[in-house]
Amino acid sequence: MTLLMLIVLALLCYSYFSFRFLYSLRKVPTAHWSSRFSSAQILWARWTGTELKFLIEAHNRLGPIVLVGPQDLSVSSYQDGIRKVYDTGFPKPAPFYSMFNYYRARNAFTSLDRAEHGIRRRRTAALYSKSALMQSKHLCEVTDCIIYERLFPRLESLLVNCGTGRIDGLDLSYRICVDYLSSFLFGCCNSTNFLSFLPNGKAELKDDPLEPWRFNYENMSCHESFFVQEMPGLYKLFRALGTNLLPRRYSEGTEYLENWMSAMADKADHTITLKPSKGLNLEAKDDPVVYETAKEAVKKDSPHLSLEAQKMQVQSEMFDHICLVFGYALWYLASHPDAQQKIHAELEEHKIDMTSPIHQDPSGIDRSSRLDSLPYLHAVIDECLRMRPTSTLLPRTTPPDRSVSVAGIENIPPNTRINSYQWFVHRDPKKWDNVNDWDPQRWVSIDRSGKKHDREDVLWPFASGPRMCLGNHLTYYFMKHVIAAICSRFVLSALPCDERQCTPGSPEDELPITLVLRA
Ligand code: HEM
Repeated sequence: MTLLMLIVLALLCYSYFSFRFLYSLRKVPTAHWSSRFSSAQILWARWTGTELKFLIEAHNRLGPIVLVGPQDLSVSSYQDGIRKVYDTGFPKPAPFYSMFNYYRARNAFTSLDRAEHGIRRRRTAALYSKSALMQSKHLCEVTDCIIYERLFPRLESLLVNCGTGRIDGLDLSYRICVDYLSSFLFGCCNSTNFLSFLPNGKAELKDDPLEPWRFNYENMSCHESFFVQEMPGLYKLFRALGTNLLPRRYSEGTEYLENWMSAMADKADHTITLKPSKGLNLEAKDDPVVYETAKEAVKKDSPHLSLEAQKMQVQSEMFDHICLVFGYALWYLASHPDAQQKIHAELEEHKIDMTSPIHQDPSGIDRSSRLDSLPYLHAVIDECLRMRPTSTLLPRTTPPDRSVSVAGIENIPPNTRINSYQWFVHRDPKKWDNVNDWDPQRWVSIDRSGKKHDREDVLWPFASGPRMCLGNHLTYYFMKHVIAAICSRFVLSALPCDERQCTPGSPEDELPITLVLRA
């Protein structure tokens, strides 16, 4: 009898709260007729990788906020939607936060609360600030090493050996980005050296160190990670029953990358022991500054963490973001010879020589800040970020302790999931002219005076608020130097390919490019 009463009471409570929920979200149009009662449609779209397409169509039809599941919203307007959700720091759902990060490797369900996240972010945030990057001798030397000791020799050798100078933009992008970022984090002498591998008589394609890295890296973002992110309850249930919905290649990929990071960290530990204070003169490019800073900070504020956990203070997502964006940047430039010519002319006009390393150019002392002030180069990068931002979900939930209003809807209940895509802001024809044309000139001629808080045509590739990308200034620094260097030495041309054959940002895209030496 007591059990029956408890069941009835539970059902009454459930109906009451469900009703309150449905009632407060009743004004939000539904993306699909079933969305008010079931998440089946959106889960199917997420599983099949068609969510972005489905939501673009739903927003076009229904406006800036749509219900995609009983407790799941999508917003597309910037000022009264995205800014409210992201800038004010709505929390991120637990499985999303931890799936691909190395803060706590191997524990997919651990979430960081806001305070803990803040502590971790602050450990290295100062090193990524614009002023720190601009003044960093370490970064300047790393940049020179990557461009002049690895990239240029690779491209020149490709021209000599292969004649045609044919490259895949995405492959080159992986090589540059992973070498560059691992050098920045652990020092050049401890980094990967994917750029220097060239198949020749002795070294065959199968010896290419990038191949196993990419294979394992891509396995980590396998299709089945959907279960951990979207259906954590089901995933846990299957685990309890002895079945892992994640394939073996996921754990193998994770293990591979953890060992890879760990090996670089071990080498960096050794380098730290050789630093000048210990008697050896270390070149700035070899100094594992970021790793050492993170390590010291962890020692101080989390002495309970194992050394292994301390080593995992490096995120992997950044490789994904920057590699894809940079790959497309090369592709867009190759498709627009006029843009390459304008960059070259801008460099010449400002007398910035990018054909040789900084120590060979006495006037190049402040090269980074001079490069940073070039409007057309900046516009090229803005336009690449507008056209090809990442296409990953950026989910948040409304605060657990209060209702909120977003995109004109009042009283959205606590713990409601809300998501947006950069694509909604960057590719909305109501916000931009010729939205699908790659046109850096739009950033040069845009008039942004006095309208900051009304504009919908903003650039939002790095998200915003307390969880905004830490690497945004590094991305500009990196892209400006590498693009300027490539345009001053080579001319790129795009070979025909169906660039939209894959979902946006898919690593399966092939971006074939040829290059010749600039006359
Ligand atoms: C084109 C390049 C990049 C793009 C488009 C990009 C984009 C993003 C986005 C959208 C987020 C927010 C994710 C979310 O809130 O769910 C993020 C977070 C992050 N990014 Fe990037 N990123 C790029 C490059 C980098 C680089 C080069 C680094 C570092 C070396 C980096 C480090 C991070 C970190 C540490 C976070 C997590 C911040 C936090 O949770 O506090 N990113 N990135």
